[in-house]
Amino acid sequence: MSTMPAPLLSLVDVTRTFGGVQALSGVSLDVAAGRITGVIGPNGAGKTTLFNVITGAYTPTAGEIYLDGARLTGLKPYQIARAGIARTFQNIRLFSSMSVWEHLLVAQRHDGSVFGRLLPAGLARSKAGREAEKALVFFGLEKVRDRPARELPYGTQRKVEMARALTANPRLLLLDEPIAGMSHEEADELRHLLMRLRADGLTILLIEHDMTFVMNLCDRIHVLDFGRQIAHGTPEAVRTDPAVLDAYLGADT
Ligand SMILES: Nc1ncnc2c1ncn2[C@@H]1O[C@H](COP(=O)(O)OP(=O)(O)OP(=O)(O)O)[C@@H](O)[C@H]1O
Repeated sequence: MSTMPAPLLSLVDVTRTFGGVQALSGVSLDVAAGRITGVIGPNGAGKTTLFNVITGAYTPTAGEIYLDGARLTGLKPYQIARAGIARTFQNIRLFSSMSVWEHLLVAQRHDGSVFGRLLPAGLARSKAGREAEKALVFFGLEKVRDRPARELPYGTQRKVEMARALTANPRLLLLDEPIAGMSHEEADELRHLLMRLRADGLTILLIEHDMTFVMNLCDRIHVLDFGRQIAHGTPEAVRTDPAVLDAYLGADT
């Protein structure tokens, strides 16, 4: 893939400090539309902070973030979600007593839009039901549909989180360590599901520690170290980049 499509998401010179710590330091990157982009880096490199500034959980100390040319910087998390960015978390966030099916229904915007309010309740519900059904089938969760999500194996819980994020019909899906806790088989199955989502046009930005997974899936990879971007490019280019090899030497990842 030599030419990349126009960016859906752009970060321009984004910095985020916490007291004296530069969690992100002048990071500029583009996330191409319809592609899978990976973010890697040793522990504490700033990966989660990157997601947190994109979703509005943290405001950048400096710099700008754009989604399809529209400025996101300074918007509230719910506004950014509404603009079309959905995410999953490194630590699974599911509700203890809710079933898989309920998780998929509640994630959807019962939004304050005039049209939403004007729709008859049954119609609104059936649209949410259809989205939930699609996500359920796509992730192969039909059999556990009515089980409390927290009782399911870790790998399945991760799928529930991704299915939930997708019911919001995002333009950009952010995945924070999507295969953490998954078996090799589950990870490989997920890799294929993410490739199908890409083929369907979804744009994905993911953080992942598993190098084989990242290298086999991502179209482009950005490498952070101590809050700075030290390399970016194709998996092949990044794999052999001396700065990347240096950053990982002695790191525990
Ligand atoms: N809310 C916060 N308050 C203070 N410091 C923070 C906060 N969030 C992140 N940091 C600091 O910013 C730096 C980057 O952290 P971040 O969690 O983004 O790294 P990471 O690459 O996601 O690490 P890991 O792979 O371990 O999850 C770290 O030094 C961290 O301690």
